[in-house]
This record gives sequence, C-alpha cells and structure tokens, in this order.
Amino acid sequence: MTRIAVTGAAGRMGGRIITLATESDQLHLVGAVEMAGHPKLGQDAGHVAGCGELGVAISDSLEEALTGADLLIDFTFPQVTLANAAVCARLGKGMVVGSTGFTPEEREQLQGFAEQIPVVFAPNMSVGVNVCFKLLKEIARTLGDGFDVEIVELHHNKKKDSPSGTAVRMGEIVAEALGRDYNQVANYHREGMCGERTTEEIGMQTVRGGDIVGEHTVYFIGMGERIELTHRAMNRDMFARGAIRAASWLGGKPAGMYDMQAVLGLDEG
Ligand SMILES: NC(=O)C1=CN([C@@H]2O[C@H](COP(=O)(O)OP(=O)(O)OC[C@H]3O[C@@H](n4cnc5c(N)ncnc54)[C@H](OP(=O)(O)O)[C@@H]3O)[C@@H](O)[C@H]2O)C=CC1
Ligand SMILES: O=C(O)C1=N[C@H](C(=O)O)C[C@H](O)C1
Repeated sequence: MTRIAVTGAAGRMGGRIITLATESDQLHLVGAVEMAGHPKLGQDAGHVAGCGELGVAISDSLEEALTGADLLIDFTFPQVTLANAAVCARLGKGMVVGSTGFTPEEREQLQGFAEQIPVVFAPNMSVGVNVCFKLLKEIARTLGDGFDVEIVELHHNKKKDSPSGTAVRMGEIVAEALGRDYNQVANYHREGMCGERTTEEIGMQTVRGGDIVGEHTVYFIGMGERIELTHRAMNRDMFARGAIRAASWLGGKPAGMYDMQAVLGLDEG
C-alpha cells in the first residue's frame, strides 16, 4: 500500500485523483494540500472531491500533509510544483508531477530535485496519449522530411498555459525523430505577410473554449495526402488513473526522473 498526499486537492485534477485513489486498493490518501487562504482549507478532502468523508482535512502545510506519506501527487503550477519539490527532496519523498507550462529553466530545476528523489514527470498521464507519443515517433521517422507537421490542441477556457504540455511534448518527439531542434522550429504564431511556410517548421496552434477536456491532433501534410493523429479526452479520469498507476509504480524506485513511457512499459522495444 502506497500512502499519498495530494497538492491542488480542491482543483479539477486533485479532486479526481482523490476520488479514484479511494477506489484503488494500492493507494491510501493521508494528506491533502491547498495554499494558505484557500476557501476549502480545513474541509474534508473527500467531501470537497465529492466522494464522501475520508477523514483527511485539507491543510496549507505540505510538511504536515507529508507526515506518514510515501509520496506526493502534484497537479498545480510549475512554480508551486518546484516549491513542493524542494520540500519533498528535503523530506526524502517521491513525487508524481502532472503540472504543465514549465520553462526550460524550470524543467532543469525539477531535474535537479530528481537527483535526490524519484519523480514521475509527464505532461499527460493517459495511456492513449502515451501510445500516441510512441506512434508519432514512428510516423515521423517513416515519413521523413517530405510532410509538413502542424499540431493543434483544444482545451477548456480555464487552462492557464499554452500550448499544452502534451502538444509541446508531441512537437519535441516529432522534431527529435526528424533530427530538428524543437526550440528552433516551433512556430507559435502566423499573422500578416509572414511568408511561405518553411519545410522545417512545426506549427503549434491553440484553441481555448468552454469545457473541452483536452484534444490533440498532429497533422502530417503531404502532396495530395494527409495523416491526422488525434487523441480526445472525454473526461479527466484517465489522467487521474495514470497518476495513480505512476504512484503505485514509483514505490521503492531510486532517485531519478521517470516518465509515463517508463511507467507503462512503452519505452521497451
Ligand atoms: N499530466 C496530466 O495528465 C495532466 C496535467 N494537467 C495539468 O495539471 C495542472 C492542474 O490542472 P487543473 O487541475 O485543471 O487546474 P486547477 O486550477 O483546477 O487546479 C490547480 C490547483 O492547484 C492549487 N494550488 C495553487 N497553489 C497551490 C499551493 N501552493 N499548494 C497547493 N495547491 C495549490 C489551485 O488552487 P486555486 O483553487 O486557489 O487556484 C488549484 O486547486 C495544470 O498544469 C494542467 O495543465 C491537467 C490534466 C492532466
Ligand atoms: O490543463 C489541462 O486540462 C490539461 N493539461 C495537460 C496538458 O497541458 O497537456 C494535459 C491534458 O490535455 C489536460
């Protein structure tokens, strides 16, 4: 049994992780955290998540929430995640990190903490998206340079980071498979007389609206034909189940940075 604490406990993902963790026979919730001043502080995490009383009050103290926990599941914001990682590293607790929107420098900082504790860090914890990651590498390698690559993602109107962490990872995978540097070839903006498309660039387009959970399409556009690889999330439960699977998998692992490909065994072969 892995004992977990959850940060962002009153958030969209925190609530689903807490609810589905109660249905897992491998995880046990012992701590739940929101920031100081949050209106749900002191309330039962299960009540807030909508799954009934769990006897775990939402606290603003991560140290307190981690007492008796083996690891932390964190779906918040990059700056919050990094502050939480510093606490986890000091206390020797592992982390499952789902937050997105990290700058390259912030990713480096998280990597630094992963030298002290085991961390699963993935912009998307669904099985489907992780299979797409694997397929994208294969498609890009097979097609080579003759196809223009464009990535379009759609999310709800409360999402704070753009493009999504998943879209960025998709771009990185395709760029790497084609021998390009994602940071050099990603094109986030076209407006006015911006000229013809270059063959190297990877277009990154973002749509925000309503309650869209998350959709990603990678277009490989050739002459007279086109491949579209699409993943549509219908709800957040598959992300939460992925986080739960990652938490169960992480127990006993040595310090290091792991991704969902490793958790799901997709990095083999
Ligand atoms: N890897 C994956 O599979 C997925 C990743 N995500 C990512 O997860 C992150 C969270 O998404 P989502 O749940 O939709 O966002 P929410 O805004 O619903 O949740 C974020 C939560 O973090 C809370 N928070 C802010 N500061 C702190 C703090 N210091 N300590 C504890 N909690 C804090 C927020 O509080 P407040 O209510 O005050 O804002 C909020 O409850 C995003 O980066 C998103 O992109 C989302 C889905 C899947
Ligand atoms: O903020 C979200 O909601 C989501 N964020 C993740 C991302 O940025 O890739 C994953 C998922 O698409 C939902």
